[in-house]
Amino acid sequence: MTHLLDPQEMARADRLAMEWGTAGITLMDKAGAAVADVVARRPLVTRVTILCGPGNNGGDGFVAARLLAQRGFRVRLALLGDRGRLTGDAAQAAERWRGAVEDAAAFDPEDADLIVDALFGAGLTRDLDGVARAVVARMAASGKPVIAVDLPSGVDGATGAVRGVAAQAVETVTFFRRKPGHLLLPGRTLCGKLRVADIGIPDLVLDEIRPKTSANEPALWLPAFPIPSAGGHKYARGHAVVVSGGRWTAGAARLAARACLRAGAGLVTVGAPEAALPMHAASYAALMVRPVEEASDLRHLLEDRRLSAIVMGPGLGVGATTRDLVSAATGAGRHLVLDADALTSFAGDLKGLADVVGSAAGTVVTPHEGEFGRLFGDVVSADADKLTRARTAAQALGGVVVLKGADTVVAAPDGRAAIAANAPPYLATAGAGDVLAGIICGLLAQGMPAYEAAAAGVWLHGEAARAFGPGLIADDLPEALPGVYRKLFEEAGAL
Ligand SMILES: NC(=O)C1=CN([C@@H]2O[C@H](COP(=O)(O)OP(=O)(O)OC[C@H]3O[C@@H](n4cnc5c(N)ncnc54)[C@H](O)[C@@H]3O)[C@@H](O)[C@H]2O)[C@@H](O)CC1
Ligand SMILES: Nc1ncnc2c1ncn2[C@@H]1O[C@H](COP(=O)(O)OP(=O)(O)O)[C@@H](O)[C@H]1O
Ligand SMILES: [K+]
Repeated sequence: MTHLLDPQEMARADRLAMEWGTAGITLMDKAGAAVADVVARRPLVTRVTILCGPGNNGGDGFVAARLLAQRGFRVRLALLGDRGRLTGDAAQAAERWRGAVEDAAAFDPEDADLIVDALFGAGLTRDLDGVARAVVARMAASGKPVIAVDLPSGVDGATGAVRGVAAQAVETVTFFRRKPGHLLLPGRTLCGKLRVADIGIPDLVLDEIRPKTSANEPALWLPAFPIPSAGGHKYARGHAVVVSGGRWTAGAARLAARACLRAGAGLVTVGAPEAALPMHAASYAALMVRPVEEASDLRHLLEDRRLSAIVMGPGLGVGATTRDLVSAATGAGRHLVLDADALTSFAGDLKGLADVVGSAAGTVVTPHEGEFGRLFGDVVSADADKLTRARTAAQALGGVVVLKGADTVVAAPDGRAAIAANAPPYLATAGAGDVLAGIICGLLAQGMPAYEAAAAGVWLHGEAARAFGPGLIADDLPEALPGVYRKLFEEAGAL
């Protein structure tokens, strides 16, 4: 159930269901019934105004209107556009509505306890303007609870962007599967509580559509997750290396190293300049420390082929030394996590980075928006949506891209992408990114493939923040991981 369908894929799911024998009006009846059920469960509602658009989203609204009127609600229905121009299933649904059809242009929100927003869904093709925009703006300003059908009208289902205007919903009812716009911001916020209704589309349509976008949830990556087994030993759980900056910036590597251990790496070695070694040696007894000042030191350390996953960038410094360290870390069988200064050191030189990481077994880069712009600005349009930007970047790099933020997107070069919706706002705190890089490295060290490790890392990071709660600082995140693991392993039946 982690698949997300963009509007074209959803239209294809509808078409396939119909080709395989389910009438369109049957799908619409179930969609409208699901909306009516959600409205009927709201407290203190007797007067419902349903705003219907000119397409099938409006058709769902007509069905919901009929069912709610049958259940005793006082329903007013207002249509945007001309009733005579309704076609197909929507025209059929409108015919069965026996009440008045008012003009949406003149709708007065004051008469309603609740508004159903059935103006536009998957068929939104351009920014709202004119009467449509005015109607949505009036609904948005009314302060009345809004139940959105499929999507808050004006939210783009593929991107989560607001096209012109959209009204905040208290609940949104979508059909069959969620859409990227339900998880990407600001769409996610505007949806309120999201419900997914089964309208009779068979799951088998997904075998035809083969969607490549997913919600970042355990079902996506749990089959590849390195749950420790009875026969395991610490070498089977991998040996990770964290490359540290100097004495005054070593805290970032320390956070990454702690996260790497807590994520389950069997051994973690910190490679640090002499001046920072005592601090690392004293920080956690479980860590090993080795002197690494420059690329030749790292090459020497990595002669031990068991050191298979390396994280670098946090607190490392920007410049030629860091670039050389990145080059020294690549090689057959190596897994790399590059963050922060390791990315900024390649600003404006994506090709240079792509050439360097081309030889690694799996590379994950974890830029925030600023680092992303510096690295991918030449190949990715800043105007494109977050999913497209992350995907384009992953292809250009030949590695997995984690584009961070409140709706972090993980994208692989083959087009797969996952959107996370579990990160709380208080995760935005100094050093949180260092912890994320460390968690991903810890998972790579245990043999998890790069895309799955990146996605799992992002999800675990968000869950750890939620488990700790408000007041969180980055140091708390690794310490919250064991609780998250306990729950995850219990749910997977492994504890
Ligand atoms: N049989 C099906 O295909 C089903 C569709 N369903 C519903 O149908 C919806 C999709 O229906 P449609 O594809 O008809 O699309 P919509 O009903 O979302 O919108 C399409 C209509 O809006 C107009 N429009 C688009 N952008 C506009 C803008 N910016 N300003 C003014 N008018 C604009 C289009 O010209 C068209 O008339 C889904 O969101 C869902 O609610 C459900 O009933 C389930 C079954
Ligand atoms: N508004 C937000 N809500 C939830 N998570 C956020 C938000 N803003 C940022 N984050 C997350 O916080 C972390 C910050 O990382 P980063 O920007 O690298 O900071 P730092 O360099 O201080 O560690 C990332 O995992 C990012 O996805
Ligand atoms: K809608």
